[in-house]
Amino acid sequence: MRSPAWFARWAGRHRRWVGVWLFLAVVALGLGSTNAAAPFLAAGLAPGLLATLWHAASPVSYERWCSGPLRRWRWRRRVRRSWKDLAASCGLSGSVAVVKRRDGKRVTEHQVVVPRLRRVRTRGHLLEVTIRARAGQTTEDLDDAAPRLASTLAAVAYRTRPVSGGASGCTTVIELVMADALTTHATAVEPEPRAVCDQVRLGRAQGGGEWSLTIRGRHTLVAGCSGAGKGSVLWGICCGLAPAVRADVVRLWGVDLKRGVELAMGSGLFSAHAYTPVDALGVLKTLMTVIDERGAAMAGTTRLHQPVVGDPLHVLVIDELAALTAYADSSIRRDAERLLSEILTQGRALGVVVVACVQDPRKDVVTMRGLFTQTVALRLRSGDETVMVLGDGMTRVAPAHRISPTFPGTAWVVDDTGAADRVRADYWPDDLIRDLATRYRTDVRIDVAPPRTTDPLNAEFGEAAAPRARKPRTPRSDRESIRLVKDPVGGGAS
Ligand SMILES: Nc1ncnc2c1ncn2[C@@H]1O[C@H](COP(=O)(O)OP(=O)(O)OP(=O)(O)O)[C@@H](O)[C@H]1O
Repeated sequence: MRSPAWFARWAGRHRRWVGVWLFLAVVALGLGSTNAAAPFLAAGLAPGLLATLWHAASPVSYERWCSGPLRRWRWRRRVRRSWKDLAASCGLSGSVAVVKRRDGKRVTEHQVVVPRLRRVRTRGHLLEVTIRARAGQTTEDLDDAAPRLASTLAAVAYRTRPVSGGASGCTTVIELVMADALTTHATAVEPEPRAVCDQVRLGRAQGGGEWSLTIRGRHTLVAGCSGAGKGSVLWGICCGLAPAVRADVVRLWGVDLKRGVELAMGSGLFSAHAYTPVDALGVLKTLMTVIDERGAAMAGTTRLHQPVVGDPLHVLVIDELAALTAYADSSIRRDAERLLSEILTQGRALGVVVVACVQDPRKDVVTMRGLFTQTVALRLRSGDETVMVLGDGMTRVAPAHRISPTFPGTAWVVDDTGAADRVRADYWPDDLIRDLATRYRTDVRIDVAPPRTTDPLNAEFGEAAAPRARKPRTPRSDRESIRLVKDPVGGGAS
C-alpha cells in the first residue's frame, strides 16, 4: 500500500492532468443524475483530484515555489529597485556638473550618473544583468565592477561576457550565479541510444544548465590532482560515445599505463588498448598510419573529416599521460612524445583526436601541453598550475586551485566564447560502466602489439621493446700515452 505522501508526489508530477481530472469529475457528476454508475466513477476520480490539491498546498510545493520563481523574482526586483545604490556601492556611478540658472544666477549642480540597466533576467540559478556603460566608462570598468556586484548581491560566482550586435561595444552582461547547483552529487545516467560524436553531455554547469564537451575536432587535456575526479570526465566521454562506438561511427583507443586498472573496466568499448609502454607505442604508431592514409585520401577534397559508419572518428583516450611522457623508459618516452606531438598537430582535422588525463600539468611532465585545443581544469594544487592549464590571468576568473576536495568532479572550463564556467561531471559507477561496455561492445578489434622482429617498418619499436644490447666498452688507453700525445711540445710523442 502506497503512502499518502507517495500519492501526493505522484500527483504533483502529473499535475498537468489536473484539468482532465476536473473535467472528467464534472462530467461524471453531471451524468450522476441519469446514470447510477456515475457517482462511483466520480468517487474513483476524486482521490486523484484531492491528491493534486493536497500537493499544491503542501509545504514541499510552497518551498519549491519560494526557492524557484519567487526567489528569482526577488533577485530581479532587488537589482531593478536599488540599481542606483548598487551602482554607487560597486564604483560604477560618477558625477557630472550641470550649470543651471536660478534667480538669474548661474548655479553649478553635481548630478550622480549611473550606467544604464538595460535588462535583468533570470535563468535557472543565473541572474543576468545587462549594463550599458555611461559616458566616459569602458566595458573594462564594467568587468572590474563584476566581483563587487557579486559580493553585494551574495552571489556564489560571477562571469562577464560582451553583448554581440547593436551597440555592443559598450554593453556587458554580468552573469551572477545566485545559488550553487554543484554542491549536490549527481550520478550519470545512460546516454540516449543515438550515435553522436560531436558533443557528449558530461554533467551540470554552475548556472543550472547542462555541461557538454565538444569531442570532434578538439584535443582535450583533463588536468587534476589525485582524487579530483578525472575518472568521471574520462568515463563521461567514453560512455557518452558508447552508442556511436557500437555503430562504428567512433573507435576508442585506450592507453592506461596504470596497469589498465581504470580502462579495463570498460574494455568492451575500446577497439584497441595498451597497458604497457611498448603497446602504447604500438597504438600511437597505428594511429599515425590512420592519419597518413586519411591525409592522402582527403587532400584537396575536404578540410574536416566527417565520421560515418566504417570511416569513424578515432578517439585516443590516455589515462595518466605522464606515465608515458615523463616516467617511462627514456627511449620509449622520446618516441611517445614525437608520435603524440604528430597526432596532436595533424590528427584533429583528419578525425583523430586525443583525450588525455594528467595529474601534474608542468611543462617538463607534459611537454606537448600547448598542443591540446581545450582543457578541463579539475582541482589543481596551486595558482601556477591553474595558469599552466587554463592560461594567463585565469587564476582570478577560473580558480581551479580553490575547488574544494569535498566536491570531486568539479572543474573550470573555458567555453567557446572565451568565458570561464564552473562545471561538475556526473559520477559513473563501475556497474554502469561495465553494463554499458557489454551492451555497446565494439565489434572492431585492432591488434596493436608491435612485432618484436627485425621488421624495418617497426625497427624503432623492436628497438624500444627489446632491452638494448650493452655497447662493449672501449679499452682505456694508457694514461701515459695520452699525456704524451697531448703534449707534443714535450717531444718524443710518436
Ligand atoms: N563526479 C563525481 N561526483 C562525486 N564524486 C566523485 C565524482 N568523481 C569522482 N568522485 C569520487 O572521488 C573519488 C576519486 O575519483 P577519481 O578516481 O575519478 O579521481 P582521479 O582524479 O582519477 O584520481 P587518480 O588520479 O588518483 O586516479 C571517487 O572514488 C569517487 O568517490
